[in-house]
Amino acid sequence: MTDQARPPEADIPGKPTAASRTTLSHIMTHNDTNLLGTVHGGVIMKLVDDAAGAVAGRHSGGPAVTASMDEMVFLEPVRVGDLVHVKAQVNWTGRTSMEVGVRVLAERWNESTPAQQVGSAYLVFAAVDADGKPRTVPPVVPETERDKRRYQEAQIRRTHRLARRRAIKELRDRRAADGIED
Ligand SMILES: CC(=O)SCCNC(=O)CCNC(=O)[C@H](O)C(C)(C)COP(=O)(O)OP(=O)(O)OC[C@H]1O[C@@H](n2cnc3c(N)ncnc32)[C@H](O)[C@@H]1OP(=O)(O)O
Repeated sequence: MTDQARPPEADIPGKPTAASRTTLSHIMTHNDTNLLGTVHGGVIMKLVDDAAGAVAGRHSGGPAVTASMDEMVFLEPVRVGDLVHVKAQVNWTGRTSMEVGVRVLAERWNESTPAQQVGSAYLVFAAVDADGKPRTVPPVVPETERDKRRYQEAQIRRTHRLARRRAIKELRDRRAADGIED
């Protein structure tokens, strides 16, 4: 996982956030439930990955794979019959990776209330070539103030992901150098 600046040869035209923003909608059925009778978190995570993958593929103009999913939050249970909307957009782009932000909303089948947010997540996708090797992506161009805030917040998460990985690697290297096996 690298954090080098975008090289000049990768200077491909940017794409606005709105160009790839997507909503995936799905009605929950009895096949989606856990032992409590509410919708299984894994079913929601699959929808989140599907919507984020569609956005990443559309933004990067080709295949993209999930590198990580973090801060998956479940705010409220989802029930059978609920109409779930999964809204995804590219928040930030690096050289070959994209952070996709996803919000999950549910319209209750038996209430005429507005759709309620029931979850959210941030995923990092890497655009890949036919050999599965990372390829450069167009920079995302945030347009609205909300998109600009999301871009800045994604940069903070990126910095923390890199710092955490580096700190854990250093700890493991130190322990290995001290001959500690676990
Ligand atoms: C849609 C689907 O269901 S896909 C199926 C599930 N996903 C997969 O099978 C992916 C399996 N993993 C892979 O193929 C590889 O690990 C890859 C392509 C994700 C990364 O390949 P690497 O050889 O590690 O490449 P590299 O270190 O250059 O990383 C590529 C980019 O991904 C980012 N990245 C890699 N791993 C992570 C991670 N764990 N978290 C966040 N970002 C990551 C890097 O920072 C880099 O971004 P940048 O170019 O914008 O700086």
